[in-house]
Amino acid sequence: MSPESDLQSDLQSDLPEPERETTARILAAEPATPMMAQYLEIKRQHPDHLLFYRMGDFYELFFDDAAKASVALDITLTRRGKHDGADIPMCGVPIHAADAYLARLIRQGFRVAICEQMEDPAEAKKRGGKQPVRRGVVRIVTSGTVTEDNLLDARRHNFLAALAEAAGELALASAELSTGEVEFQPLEAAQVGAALARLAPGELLIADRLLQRPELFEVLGDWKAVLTPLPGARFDSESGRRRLAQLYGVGTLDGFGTFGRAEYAAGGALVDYIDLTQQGKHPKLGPPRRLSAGAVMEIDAATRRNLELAQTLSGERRGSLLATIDRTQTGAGARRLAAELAGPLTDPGLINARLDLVEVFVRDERFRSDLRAFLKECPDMARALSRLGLGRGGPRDLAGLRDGLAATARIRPLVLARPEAVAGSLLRQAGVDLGEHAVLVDRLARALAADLPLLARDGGFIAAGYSAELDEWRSLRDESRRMMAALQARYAEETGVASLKIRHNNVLGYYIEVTPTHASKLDYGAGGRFIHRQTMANAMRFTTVELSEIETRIGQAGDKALALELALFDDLVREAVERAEPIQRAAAALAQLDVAASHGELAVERRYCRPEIEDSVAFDIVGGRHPVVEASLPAGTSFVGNDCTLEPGRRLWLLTGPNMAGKSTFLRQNALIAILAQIGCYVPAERARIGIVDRLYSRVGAADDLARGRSTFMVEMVETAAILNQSGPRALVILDEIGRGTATYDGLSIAWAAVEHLHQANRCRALFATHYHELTALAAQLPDLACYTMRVKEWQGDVVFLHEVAPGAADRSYGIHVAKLAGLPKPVVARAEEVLEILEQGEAGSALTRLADDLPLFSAARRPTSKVSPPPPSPIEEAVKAINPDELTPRAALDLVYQLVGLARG
Ligand SMILES: Nc1ncnc2c1ncn2[C@@H]1O[C@H](COP(=O)(O)OP(=O)(O)OP(=O)(O)O)[C@@H](O)[C@H]1O
Repeated sequence: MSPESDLQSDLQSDLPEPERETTARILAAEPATPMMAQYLEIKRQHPDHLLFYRMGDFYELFFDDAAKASVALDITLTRRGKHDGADIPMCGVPIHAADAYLARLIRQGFRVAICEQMEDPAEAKKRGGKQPVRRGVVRIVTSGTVTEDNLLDARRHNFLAALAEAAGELALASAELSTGEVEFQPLEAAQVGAALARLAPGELLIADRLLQRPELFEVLGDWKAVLTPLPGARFDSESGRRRLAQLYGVGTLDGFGTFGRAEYAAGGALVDYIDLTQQGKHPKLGPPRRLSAGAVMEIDAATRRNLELAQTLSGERRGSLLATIDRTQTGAGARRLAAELAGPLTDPGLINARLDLVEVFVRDERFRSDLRAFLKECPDMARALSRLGLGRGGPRDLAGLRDGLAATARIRPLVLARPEAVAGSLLRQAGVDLGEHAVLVDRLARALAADLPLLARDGGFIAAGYSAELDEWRSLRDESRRMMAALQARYAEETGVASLKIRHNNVLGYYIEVTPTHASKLDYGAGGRFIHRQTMANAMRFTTVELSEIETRIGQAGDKALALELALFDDLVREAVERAEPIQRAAAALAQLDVAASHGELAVERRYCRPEIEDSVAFDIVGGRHPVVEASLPAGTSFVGNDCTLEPGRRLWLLTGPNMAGKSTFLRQNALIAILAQIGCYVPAERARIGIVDRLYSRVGAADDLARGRSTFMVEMVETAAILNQSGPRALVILDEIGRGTATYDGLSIAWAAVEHLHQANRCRALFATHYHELTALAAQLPDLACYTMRVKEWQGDVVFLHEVAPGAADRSYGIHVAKLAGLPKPVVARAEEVLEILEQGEAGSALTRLADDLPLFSAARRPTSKVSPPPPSPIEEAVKAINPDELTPRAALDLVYQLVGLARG
């Protein structure tokens, strides 16, 4: 099976092909009850989704949906009635806990259709017969379209993306429902990987057809868990264009920019899917922003992994660059920082504008801390607004806007009063964008009560004094309650039953209760005042005409109050949603200020410097440090800063040095400094001058990639090929021990050729760390190659790593020394030293033969059977053997001593 068809079939097993068959069979059978008929009709329209079918206080799932959900959620699978002669499998989740179950299903890649009761059961009864309550799907929950706080990570974006092809072009469209941001990006096939890695979408819509494209197979394999394949018809560029024009209420989209057909196709599919899943309700989507080719630094998925940008190699956020630099105070700020880190800019003007903003916060500690204190109190307005826009918000979301906009009003004058807030600055723009929301804030402040329920339908969230009519209904309701209390006192007195109580339950409503012994004191015979309702073992229950009248008044007043509250809620929501754009702008400005203040805080705390950004190929770092390694060094140890200047004559650095000396750290820190600089953040260095990097590559030789099931050396070579094929003069390439995953000479030859190619063909800035000291010979031939080494000191037989980078080449690797530090058994270390000495002395071939002949572990066993003749006796031995002591005169003996000494001295 070809890899492509593998992916196809994998994905299709996600698609409910077999399920469709079962569903078809179930659907074809005659339903036993009207309710089942209704269920099957709705399920027919949602074969690809788990159907959450609302029944009272539960969402019920049936048939295959039930079987799958019960396994996925670890809940009991039961039965309910029969269909086509067989039991109907069923499971259910209670409404109040539905979000938690939904979250688990979404995380496991399911898509769930929520089917609600669309009328009161009483209305269904009125229609007569056995009519079930009217139901309909109100929403389809998928990983890319969730908006609930408890289904989302507050500090991470959740992008819905669509990849489309039209007229031979590719494009990626993405939307973040919570902020309404929409982005289009035209792409080449080779850029798809980097573009997806930047967005890391929660869900990726893709036309069936694109799954067959061999050049996309590899990249799409990485995103398999979030792929939603759709029929090609949904990606039609012409209907996409129409859909988008309709969405934005314009005749043509030209006012937003010039888009290609692939962008229309991707954008159209996105809007279509939002329509489908939200069942026509739309969050407020902003106009599409076009990310033109080259607007962000291209960083492919392997480089992101390798540099541990957003997560470490083990998949955790802690220990990543993002976690190390994040000092934001709000969820929106954290999301923006993550998005900015994922896509460093390439326009020096934009980068410098961001740096100017950060500098304001670096210089003025008071401003920074004041602003951060305000931000800390800011609720997540963007997400609250999107829920309100989708009809899913509650009173607390309105309160979120009230508090967020109130904080905005406090921050705005601080920002606009700054001398740095000059025209054209981001600071000024942020101040303007924070906007003026006094009317809405005032209205919300007056309207909302102090304690708010989660759901509007619970009522009680409108403050007293806001609506005279509501106050009236409420006082009537409360008054009636007081009347009820008075009635109880009166009845107790009149009947002489002091223990008489007026109580309430859902079945009887209000009733009068006395113990059976006191019942005779109540006049409940024919025509009597008290009307008997119920006899219990230890109580008798009654009602009266008066009681029923007051009850009706309480009920009516309560219903009226709630209905009025809901109408007022709708009004408030409408007012807020009408102001969606200015609120989104304010939320975005707050997020931007949060990010800049976070960078400011970081710069001061960790002594970072402002980088100089230029439109050149300069790379000049003085005293650079690794932000993550530095932050994790134990107290008392300081990080040794190192310079790195890549320029004509030394554009490509060949770095040799012992293991553990800090080569990898040095390589990576320079890549990270470039990234930080281009997101507009200060950098860990004394000075940094950086010419824009348009592509960044970082590779480590023979990194294990078992998850993707490829041989380590194969991975290394695929990745090296990408670098050598794609890097241009503005790229920055970091190669760490490329070639080490194969036989020594093969590896050395590949590394050798790769260095030559980088130098001659790619002509990019590059750092190349290697243990192949032979490569340093290249410096004589390649004018822009310079050799550097990590300095070490030998002291009393030990090696001390200085972590300093210096010109020159390492003479040895000190690998055995590291092995010793790591605790290798002493005899092994001693033997390794011996072997190394022999290897270093002789020509490799003959040295190896000698070594094999002299394997100490086996030598004892081998000696007796050895056919090799013993070495010939030395001249001294021969001379000694020839002596006959009895014949020697004293004079001859003395002569002999002189002769032997002469022999021994050679
Ligand atoms: N500049 C530095 N200042 C202080 N400590 C450093 C510095 N560079 C590296 N280190 C420390 O040395 C350790 C080893 O560094 P690194 O992994 O970069 O070595 P290496 O030369 O790449 O080793 P190998 O060749 O075995 O991969 C780091 O984990 C860090 O603790």
